[in-house]
Amino acid sequence: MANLQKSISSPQELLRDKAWARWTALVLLASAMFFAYIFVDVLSPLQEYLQSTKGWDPSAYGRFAGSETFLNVFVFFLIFAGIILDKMGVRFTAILAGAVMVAGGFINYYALTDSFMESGLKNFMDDFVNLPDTWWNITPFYDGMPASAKLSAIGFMIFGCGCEMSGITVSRGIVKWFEGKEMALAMGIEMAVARLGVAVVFLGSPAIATFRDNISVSRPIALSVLLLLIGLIGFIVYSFMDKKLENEMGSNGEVKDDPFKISDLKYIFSSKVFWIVALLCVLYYSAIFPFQKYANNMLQCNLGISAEAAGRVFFVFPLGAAAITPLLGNFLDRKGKGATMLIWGAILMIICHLTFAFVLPATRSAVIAYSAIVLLGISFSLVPASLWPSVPKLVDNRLLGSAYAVIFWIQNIGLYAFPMIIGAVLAATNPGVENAMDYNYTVPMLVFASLGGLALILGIILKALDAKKHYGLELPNIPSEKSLEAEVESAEG
Ligand SMILES: NCCCC[C@H](NC(=O)[C@@H](N)CC(=O)O)C(=O)O
Repeated sequence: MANLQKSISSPQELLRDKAWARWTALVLLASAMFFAYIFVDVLSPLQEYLQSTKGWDPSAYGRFAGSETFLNVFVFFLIFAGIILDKMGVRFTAILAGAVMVAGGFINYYALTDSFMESGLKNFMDDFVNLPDTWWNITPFYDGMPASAKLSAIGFMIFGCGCEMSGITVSRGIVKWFEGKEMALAMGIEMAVARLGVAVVFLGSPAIATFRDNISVSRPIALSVLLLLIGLIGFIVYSFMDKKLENEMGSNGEVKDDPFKISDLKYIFSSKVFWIVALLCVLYYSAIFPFQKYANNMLQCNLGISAEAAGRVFFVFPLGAAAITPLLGNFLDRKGKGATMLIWGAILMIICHLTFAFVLPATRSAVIAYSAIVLLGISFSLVPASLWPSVPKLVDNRLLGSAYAVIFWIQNIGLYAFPMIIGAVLAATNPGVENAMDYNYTVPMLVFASLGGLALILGIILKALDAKKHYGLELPNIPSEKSLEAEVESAEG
């Protein structure tokens, strides 16, 4: 079977045809994403300590948290990142992205140190961008925001550029090494490893911050900057493998594509199926990542439990998704059914958010909460495991970096807007509520469920379009022995 595949795809064995080589490439790429996702959430469980030691109120914390996507969305950094990726290739972009993450991470770390508090830069930051804290101020800064939060936001927005650039580069890199092989499994493993990073942080970050009862928010972030540095070294090591593969591909006559031109972006923007996938992505992810920011408090309010206890309930979400995503990736590689998986992912998400909206407040049952979280974890495996490996079936390889970047950019708009929209809806539907344990989350959860409803409609349209235009979304990534034999027979005439 392996020989048959080789005889069709390439006359000479390439580095990526060796299992050890392509899985080593994946380890290097996935480790960098693991460290990146650790950094993304390293401060998320420390909101209380940021308030008590650095004076960050919920407003300052919210602005800091939103800053990650700011440059990507409003300065179009992600679009430039896609163009850089298609023009300069995976290894250059990976190293650049890794270096940008380290630089942003270091600034974020410095902002939380005592040396910054005693520096002249702190005074400068106090005078820097002092717009009022109102709805029309979409910057991550406002008048009276602590200087440490302002500089942290600058660091986090720079980190966010590197992180999203890494995200698209890693996807492109996986396609390069795994196309025609275990591509969805590899993407599933990469995402599972990233989810583990989130799970690790929710347990590890508070433990490190309170080590020996000496509270320090800069301690966990220092450690995670160190991890980002290891991720950058991983990207550098990867680049040697990438170079070797590319040399082989060149000498083998495998890469004969026309070089990428910026004007080619019109092929992406004019593709109906691309827009369906991009909109499905923004709708689905807007009901997941922004939900993550409110999930703990929603569980507290509905179950009457502490933040720590709610965290332990929610912890099963990234963990479950990490366990299931590679299995579903493997299923997609061998059996296909990508569009169907997207539809089921949206259906499960609607059921879960409706449960949080109506059933949980009525029953206050921990069993129901756990069941819904587990179901949401399955949904969060079905959609990512099928969405990202489907993109190469819809877009020319040469445009793939830009295509991933445009999808990420559209997705980032949702990730920027929905935490704010949900916050506003929560405030509007709970007038006069002062205790953070007393919020009614029914309407915000209905907003998330509606996003799932729209994603479901797009999933159905996508499946119908696939049946009509034969994009292959329902087909496996690894060709079956039968189809290879048929191909050989037809090639032999
Ligand atoms: N190689 C990564 C594929 C995408 C994984 C996906 N991440 C995103 O969509 C990010 N843009 C999200 C973010 O901004 O944090 C995921 O499922 O995690």
